[in-house]
Amino acid sequence: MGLISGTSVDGIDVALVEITGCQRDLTVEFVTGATYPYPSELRSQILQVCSGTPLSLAELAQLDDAIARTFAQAVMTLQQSSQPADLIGSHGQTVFHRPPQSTQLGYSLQLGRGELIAHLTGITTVSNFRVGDIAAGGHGAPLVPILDAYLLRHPQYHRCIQNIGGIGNVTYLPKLNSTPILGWDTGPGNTLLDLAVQYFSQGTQSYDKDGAWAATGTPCLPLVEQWLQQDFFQQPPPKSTGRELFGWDYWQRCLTELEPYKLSAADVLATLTELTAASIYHSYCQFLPQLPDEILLCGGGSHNRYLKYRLQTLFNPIPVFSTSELGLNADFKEAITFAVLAYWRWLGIPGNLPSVTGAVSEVLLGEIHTVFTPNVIP
Ligand SMILES: Nc1ncnc2c1ncn2[C@@H]1O[C@H](COP(=O)(O)OP(=O)(O)OP(=O)(O)O)[C@@H](O)[C@H]1O
Ligand SMILES: CC(=O)N[C@H]1[C@@H]2OC[C@@H](O2)[C@@H](O)[C@@H]1O[C@H](C)C(=O)O
Repeated sequence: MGLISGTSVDGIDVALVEITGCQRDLTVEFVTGATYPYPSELRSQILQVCSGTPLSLAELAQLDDAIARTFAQAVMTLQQSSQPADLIGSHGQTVFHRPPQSTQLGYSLQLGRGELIAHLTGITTVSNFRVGDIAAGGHGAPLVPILDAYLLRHPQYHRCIQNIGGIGNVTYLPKLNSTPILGWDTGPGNTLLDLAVQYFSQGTQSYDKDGAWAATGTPCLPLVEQWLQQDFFQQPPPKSTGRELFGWDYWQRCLTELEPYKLSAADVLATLTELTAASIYHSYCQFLPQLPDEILLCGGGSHNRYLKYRLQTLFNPIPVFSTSELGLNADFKEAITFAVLAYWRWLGIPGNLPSVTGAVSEVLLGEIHTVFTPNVIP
């Protein structure tokens, strides 16, 4: 079973999978999955911590345990209608991510401690996947590209797999036997859009369903061009980012910079959607050896029809479709990855892709928490 709550902090994705084989012969069958929203108070607390609100060490421990309990509850709820899992891989909730710099290792903190999930569910749990890669000088992100490499590589076509979650990230899969697999965070996915929707709807809506609101607006292209000049977009891979850069403070700066243009709410949403689409397009043009033959979308943003239309227009004539159309569930791919990474950790197989994260070598990812004192939630 794989578990994650991503940078949108919308809820816990749980995927139950059946795995056979190992690496080249790996097969992953998606059995079932569900997303369990966070209780609203816990979600607000996480979002506050992500935007820099200080908390004491006792409060940090309490938050870590509250998240672990919510994750464990998600496992137990899914298991009421499915067979029990042999192993859990839990990513947890990222609350802070600092990419490495020339003389400084990166730092990435995921809460929802694995030992408590193991204790509460009675199932061996692997957690804390990013630190192994970070210790080897890598970004510790993105980690999903290795699953894309085993499950989605094509013998004749160069493919890009584009996740559009809170943050966007790409995996470049050159056709078999050609140049290395690449991957990096492309910038904002839905974080800024979600913040804008909450602002304009006075908290009554949390996201722009299907992109319907943005689709009625017109993007302000000079602003998008201006925002794309930012260092992060110019920086070559390996690179990673998070809500620290594309979160609340960034949205507040957007509001200030939008002010002179006197745009409608729909125009602002179209402009932020364009930033996501254009940042993806420009990063492919800047950093890939060549544009791909196909682009496969995944993550919640793959359901945003207006965003998909903008990507199709920018990349025309390259086809843009969803990983679900190739049989890999676009909503649960991240959760599925952490189930596979846990399995590899259990078998002693490295889980990082140094050509993506920038680590100096392949390493084992994750810490294994066995069950000493089971206390299964009723
Ligand atoms: N039907 C839809 N139309 C438009 N946007 C959608 C739709 N469904 C989901 N989303 C967007 O997708 C977001 C959630 O995506 P997802 O669950 O992939 O993100 P995440 O996993 O939290 O982030 P990350 O991949 O950065 O860790 C929502 O916040 C929302 O903005
Ligand atoms: C530090 C962190 O949690 N990063 C996330 C985030 O969300 C998307 C993108 O930024 C990606 O790099 C990563 O998550 C996925 C699961 C990954 O590691 O591939």
